[in-house]
Amino acid sequence: MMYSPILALSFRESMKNLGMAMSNLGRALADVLVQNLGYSCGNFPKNCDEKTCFLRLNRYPPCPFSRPETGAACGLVSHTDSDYLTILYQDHVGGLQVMKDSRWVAVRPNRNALIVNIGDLFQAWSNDAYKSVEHRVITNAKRERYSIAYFVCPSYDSTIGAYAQPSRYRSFTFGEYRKQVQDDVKRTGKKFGLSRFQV
Ligand SMILES: O=C(O)CCC(=O)C(=O)O
Ligand SMILES: [Fe+2]
Repeated sequence: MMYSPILALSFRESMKNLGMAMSNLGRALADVLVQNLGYSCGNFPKNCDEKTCFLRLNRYPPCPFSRPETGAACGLVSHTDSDYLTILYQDHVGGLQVMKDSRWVAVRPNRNALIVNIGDLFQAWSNDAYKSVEHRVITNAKRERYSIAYFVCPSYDSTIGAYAQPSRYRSFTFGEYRKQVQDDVKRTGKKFGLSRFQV
């Protein structure tokens, strides 16, 4: 496709608006989840804003070797998100699966719905009251797939403490967490996530 400055400008504007809408939604959802634990909204960590949260646009090309029954081939391997919350939009193709009761369950595509996943930081903050969901994406044999994910994250120097004591996790910064995850993946090919920070 030829580069068009007009298109690029409207894309930038759309992404900016989407980011802002997602940011407001993320805050509202976090408030509901915090209140559900019997706490007032002000208790949710503050350092999450438009400078620290981000959008990711995912494209999954078709893969003729795709076998959803067996989990082959993964467009995105099984993982949990290293954030507080993820707000996700998937297109009509499908392929997102979440782990429920030790089984992979397909998330039916719905163009009018957003999917909200708890991430590792909310699990730590809530002392395991909320669980970070394991998920993966299976590619489609014939069709390409798109998704948009908005990650609610704090700044790297933010301390992730539990809302109530005693905490099941030692206190750590988001930067420390990211680094540990990256080091583990580089060394072993696996993410150990919160298990590294359990007390
Ligand atoms: O593409 C999807 O549906 C999921 C994306 C995802 O899990 C991620 O970007 O972390
Ligand atoms: Fe994810």
